[in-house]
Amino acid sequence: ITKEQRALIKAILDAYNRHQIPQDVTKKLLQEQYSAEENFLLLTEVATSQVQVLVEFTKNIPGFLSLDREDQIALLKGSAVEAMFLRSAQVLSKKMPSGHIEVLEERIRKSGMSEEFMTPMFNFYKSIGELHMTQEEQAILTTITILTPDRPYVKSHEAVERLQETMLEVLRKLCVLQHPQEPQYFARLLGRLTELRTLHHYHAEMLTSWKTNDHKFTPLLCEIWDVQ
Ligand SMILES: CC1(C)[C@H]2CC[C@]1(C)[C@H](OC(=O)c1ccc(O)cc1)C2
Repeated sequence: ITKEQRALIKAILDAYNRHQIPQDVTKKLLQEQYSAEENFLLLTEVATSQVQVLVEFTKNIPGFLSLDREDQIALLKGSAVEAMFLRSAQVLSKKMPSGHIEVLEERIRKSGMSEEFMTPMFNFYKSIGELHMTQEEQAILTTITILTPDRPYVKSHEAVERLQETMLEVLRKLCVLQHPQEPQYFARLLGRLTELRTLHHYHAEMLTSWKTNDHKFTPLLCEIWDVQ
C-alpha cells in the first residue's frame, strides 16, 4: 500500500466514523412503544438520519466534490438505498449493545413492511455479518458503492469510474493484507454489492407499499427517492 493510498484510507475512515447516526435516534429505538405506527415513525427517523449521514460522509470522499455538481446529486440519489443497507447491516452485524439488534429487527418486522421484503433484507444482514469486515473495509466498500458510474443520469461516466477504480485497488490491497488466509475475500466483498442491487429493487417496492398505505415520509426521503 503506497503512502497516498494510506492517506486515502485514513481520510475515508475518519469521515466514516465522524458521521454516524446520533445517539438519541438509536436510543429511541429502545424506548418508544411497539405500535406499527410508532415503529414506522422510528424507521423514518433512522432512514432520514442515515441519508443525512450519507450526504456528509460523501462530501469527504477525496475527489467527490470535484465531480460535476449534477453528477454528485445523481450519485447520491442512486446510491442512497445501497449505502443505507450497507451501513445498517454493519450496525446490525457489529454486536450492538445488548438487545439493540433484536429491537431494531423487531421494529422493522412490525413496521408494516411486507414479508417478501424482510427475508432478502435479513439474509443480507447475515451475509454481511459473516464477513467480519474491518472498519476500513466497511468504509471503502461504502465509498465504492457511492462511486458507481452506471447510476441513472450520471454524465461524466469516466470521471466517476476513475475514482471508483482507485478505491477498488485500495480495497483489493487491504483485503490481501487483512485476510491473507482468504484469497477470495475481495471477490466476496464485491459479491455483496451485487446483492445490494437486488435489495435496491425490493426497496422501491417497499416504498410504494408504504405509500399506498398512506404512510408519510420526510421531505428529505421524498427528495432523495423522488417520491411525491
Ligand atoms: C434498516 C433500513 C435500511 C431498512 C428498514 C429501515 C431502514 C432504515 C430503511 O427504511 C427506509 O428506507 C424507510 C423509508 C421511508 C420511511 O418513511 C421509513 C423508512 C429500510
